[in-house]
Amino acid sequence: MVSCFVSLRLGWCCGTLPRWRTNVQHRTVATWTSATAQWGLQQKKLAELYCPPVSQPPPRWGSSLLGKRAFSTTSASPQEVMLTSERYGVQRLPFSHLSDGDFAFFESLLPGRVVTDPDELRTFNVDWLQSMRGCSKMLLRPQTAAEVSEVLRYCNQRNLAVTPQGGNTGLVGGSVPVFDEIILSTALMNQVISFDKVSGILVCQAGCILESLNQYLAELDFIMPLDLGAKGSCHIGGNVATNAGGLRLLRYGSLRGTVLGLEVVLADGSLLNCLASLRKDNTGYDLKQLFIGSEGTLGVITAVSILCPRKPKSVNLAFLGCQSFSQVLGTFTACKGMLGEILSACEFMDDLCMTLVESHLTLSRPVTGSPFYILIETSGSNSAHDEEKLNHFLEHVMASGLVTDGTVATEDKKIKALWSLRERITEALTHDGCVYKYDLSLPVERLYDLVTDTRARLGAAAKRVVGYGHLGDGNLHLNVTAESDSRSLRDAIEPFVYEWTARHHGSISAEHGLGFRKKQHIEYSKPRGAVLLMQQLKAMLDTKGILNPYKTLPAAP
Ligand SMILES: O=C(O)CC[C@@H](O)C(=O)O
Ligand SMILES: [Zn+2]
Repeated sequence: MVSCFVSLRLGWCCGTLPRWRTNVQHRTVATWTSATAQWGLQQKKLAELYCPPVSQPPPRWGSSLLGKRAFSTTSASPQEVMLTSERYGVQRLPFSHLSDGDFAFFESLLPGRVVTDPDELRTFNVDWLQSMRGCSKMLLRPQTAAEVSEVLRYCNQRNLAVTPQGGNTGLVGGSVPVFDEIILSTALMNQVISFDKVSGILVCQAGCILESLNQYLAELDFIMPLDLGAKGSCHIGGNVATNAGGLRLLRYGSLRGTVLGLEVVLADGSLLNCLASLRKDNTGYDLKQLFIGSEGTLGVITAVSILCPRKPKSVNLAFLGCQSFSQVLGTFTACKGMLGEILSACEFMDDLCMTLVESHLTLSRPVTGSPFYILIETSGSNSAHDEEKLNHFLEHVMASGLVTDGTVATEDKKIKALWSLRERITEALTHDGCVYKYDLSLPVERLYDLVTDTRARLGAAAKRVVGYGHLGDGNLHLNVTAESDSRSLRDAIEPFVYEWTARHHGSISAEHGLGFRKKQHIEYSKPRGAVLLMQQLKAMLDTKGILNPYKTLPAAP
């Protein structure tokens, strides 16, 4: 068995797994690590968690350079991005316009925390993809739920629209205003309220940055149950509001399970305290679920109670090459069966994705020559046991021809370097031109057919059609790039992709939400009756419709 897999030319090994060391491909660790500095980290110390800078840095979905402007990833500067209202021909709803009296009120409520300078407002008005731009004239930076409550009570009385904003890393235009909505930033609500080492329950304010929380927990031997590429900028409140999925969902489940409680301010300013820290609570309706994934349209999340797992003692990450998507599926099936309880992530990406990270970000992949790559992570408490299991699995997939090449990392630095090949695809895509993004849930065995069909349909009209995603969750990220935005290309992609997805009983938004971009397409994934009920709930909780208008749901009939 072992000799068989050596002859199959194993890639280099980053770690200590014995058999995989018998590789023939010697790649120096220096070359590898220098090209793959981890991105998205703000490297914030806990001190900064409590004392953040006054002006929020631009959101990052992939910059490894501290201080680098996110907006340098494409050629447009924030002021050049076309106004959303013009691009999509949206009519402003009859909300009030800000008056001098409003400015005076907010200045007295939040002294020094009201931003009205047009230059400072620019980055908050534009989404991370730089394809949507609002024209808000005011950004508010409350520090407490009581302040959020005062803000919303006033806005509701005055009929002023509000867009809640966390790290502004969303990909569907949900966190930026469409017109002149007041931006309500959670950036200064960044306190850890409590952490219970026995239960693993963390209670924190909504503006805590995901990466900072993870660093805080790591010192206590715990981790966040959620991890995603935007971790260096995204806020936990935004993660919950969008029901973000990410890389650890396979192991720890969705936020609908790990979030135990929420504190939410409703549109009229009333404070809903459902910040329970209980694993079990069967008293009445589970109201927190209404706000998870509601994208700030039903209330503003101000604090989160979340169950955090122990930090695994042993982590291994395998990067494997497969010759076909059916081999990818075979490898996935094998890893679920053979790695069982230690399997913590299973991601796939096609060759084009790797070409993009190599050419645009100068990262290098450890193995080449395969049309598909899989990342399989194990996390456990006993390295000898985990390595033995992983070795058996690797022997099996190599011997059966499911995998033709691979490498394994066991050291933290090398694991991060390998992960960045996957995490930075989003960033690499923005360097490739105009990007059309689709985030689909599909039966896993049909996942890549959509990429193949889209590629065939678009032909030379697209620059690249790439597929990658959370294989273990049946979640495909289909991305199409083109030299420039074109109506005819968009029309060729939509509704084709949505119809294809609906035909296969999938979802047109697996984890990114609907925001502004996808809200008109909700009926591909939800029956009309369900959409109607959602609209009724929205009307009941936000009678004047001031919370994140123009998002998530199509206008009520
Ligand atoms: O950019 C995308 O399409 C996906 C972003 C994110 O959900 C990921 O999994 O990397
Ligand atoms: Zn994703």
